[in-house]
Amino acid sequence: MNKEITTEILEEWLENVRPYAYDGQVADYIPALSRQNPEELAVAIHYIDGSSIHAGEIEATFTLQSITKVISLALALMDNGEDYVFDHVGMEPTGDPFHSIYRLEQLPSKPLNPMINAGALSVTHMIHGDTPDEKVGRLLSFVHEMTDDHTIGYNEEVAASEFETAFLNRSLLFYMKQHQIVTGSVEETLDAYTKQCAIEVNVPQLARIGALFANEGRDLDSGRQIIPKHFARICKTFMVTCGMYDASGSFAIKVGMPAKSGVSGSVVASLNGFGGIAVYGPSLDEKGNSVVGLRLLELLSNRYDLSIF
Ligand SMILES: NC(=O)CC[C@H](N)C(=O)O
Repeated sequence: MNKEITTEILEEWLENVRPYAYDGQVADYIPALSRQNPEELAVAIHYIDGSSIHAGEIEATFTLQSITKVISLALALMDNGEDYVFDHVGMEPTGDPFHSIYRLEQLPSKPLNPMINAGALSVTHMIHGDTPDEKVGRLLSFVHEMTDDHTIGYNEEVAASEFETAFLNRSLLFYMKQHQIVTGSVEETLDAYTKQCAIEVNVPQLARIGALFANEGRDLDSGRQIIPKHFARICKTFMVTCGMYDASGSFAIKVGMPAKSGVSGSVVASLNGFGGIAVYGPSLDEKGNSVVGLRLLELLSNRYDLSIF
């Protein structure tokens, strides 16, 4: 395990990448996200031995957005098993933007992977629970187990703001309903999905989630298997192939870490034998990834030889 990285180094590097925050823009297609402060930056590393370091505005909370796609996939796999899940959602990267509807029209009409919105919506639909709130409650309990922190909830304002404006995600759901990939109420699945995306954390909590995946699904303190090893591996593989949307290829070359980003400007990376790294910087590039997050992970990867490849 590479533990040469110190708090001082993280602080210094955060200052070095800070100017890049002005190269991007905060997401505004979800109205509540447009109020995020692009100057808020934070980074945390949680090692698999349980120790952690961090720098920046670590108290700042943000919604996980697409990062929850990895968490909901793990729970859907545990609820339904691998065969059922992959009967409904594929395993291939798309190279398209995360909200694209284009590939759904091509046969087979199931979403290509669980990291694009269509796939993630179908995964949320698969999570056991009779009502949206039951599904979200189960997801939150799962996050509580992963972080050993029962205070984590979802941001109601962000969830409502997305629910009111999620016309494209509604279209994806209606299309999938036509093809029996999802059944039942589109509004209820969208309700669960938008609340899931609005789960709110800070970087130390997110880094711990990354570390749990890096620890092959085992709790960092007790060693208890929270996610079966095989399912944790499936999630990390999707992080490599599709975790950074249609920038996953260049990210693999430049950074080389299994990672997942969200439009709130958060990124989590998960490195076997090392731990989890979480970065928050809400200013996004044109693909929807945190500009500062990418820069910082690239610096860390190059300096400390962290690429898995
Ligand atoms: N890329 C993302 O983080 C997208 C998540 C967001 N809730 C959406 O569905 O549009």
